Amino acid sequence: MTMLTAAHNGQLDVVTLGEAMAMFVATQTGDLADVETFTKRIAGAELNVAIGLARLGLNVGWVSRVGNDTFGRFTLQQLKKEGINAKQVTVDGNYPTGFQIKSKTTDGTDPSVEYFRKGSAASHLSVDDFNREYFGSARHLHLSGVAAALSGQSLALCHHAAREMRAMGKTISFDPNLRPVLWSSQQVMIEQLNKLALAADWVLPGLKEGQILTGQSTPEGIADFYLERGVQAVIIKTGPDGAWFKTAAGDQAVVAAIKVDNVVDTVGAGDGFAVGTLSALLEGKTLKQAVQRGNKIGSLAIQAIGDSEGLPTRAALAE
Ligand SMILES: O=C(O)C(=O)C[C@H](O)[C@H](O)CO
Repeated sequence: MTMLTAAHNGQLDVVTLGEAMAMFVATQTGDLADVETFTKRIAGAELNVAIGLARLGLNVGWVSRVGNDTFGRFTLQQLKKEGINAKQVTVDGNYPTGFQIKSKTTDGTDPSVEYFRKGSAASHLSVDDFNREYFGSARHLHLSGVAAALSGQSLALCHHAAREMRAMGKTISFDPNLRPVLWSSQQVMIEQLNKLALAADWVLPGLKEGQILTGQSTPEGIADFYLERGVQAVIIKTGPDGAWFKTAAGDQAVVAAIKVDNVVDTVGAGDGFAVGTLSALLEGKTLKQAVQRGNKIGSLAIQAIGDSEGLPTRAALAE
């Protein structure tokens, strides 16, 4: 089994980059305009993955910019609490930390989310935030389509990081995490995200995302689109059914989901899935075992209101 960096000796297991937002989750159902009370949490797809991996004991670096404001301080506190390496998080004096508000649902449907993130500190991430020594100290780079969607310069950082990490022989995972409202057009989103996906070893789209990105309708068609262009494994999340994967060697399997009776909030399921799958792959587990862990952590993520609070510690996962 490949050992993870338990000793935190300056080496990272995983590095990722993205935006943190303060998140206000409605405590009542209905139109957000009518809601009077909210619970404060932290959000951000790549940060959720960083939190989940850190809880499992991996040494994780998260690269970002936050504003010199309350939400920026909140983010830094969360990073400290979770034991995430924040050496490459810059406090930007010019731009604010973003935030979002999220509705409450009780029927298992997706809540609605409203962003206040335009022009945020994190949207000013750029190639200048790529510290070669820092990134190079990690074994693995995890990217998602959210950081890519923040701005042209954040997108350039994602491409640069992928190119450089690949040249350094590191493994790369990519979760498309489509956020159409953040892109100038669907065509640009598809082009750019496919370019990032093709720089990765492991690609983890949801079924609908894969259909949009590849124009293929079936999981196999989506997987083949990426595998024929050099990706090593494509793992497709099929919602309540679980996931399906195919590798470049042609291995494929369906991995059934874990049934959840009490869905509290569906947001964060994909990040939980990425945490399980990536942590297991980096420990040297088989892809099937990794996807089983992905399903398990995805199912835990949807049983809490926050996007990361359902993510388990190593001990909780073992239970
Ligand atoms: O929605 C976004 O853009 C976020 O990054 C916030 C959330 O935490 C994310 O949706 C969960 O994947």
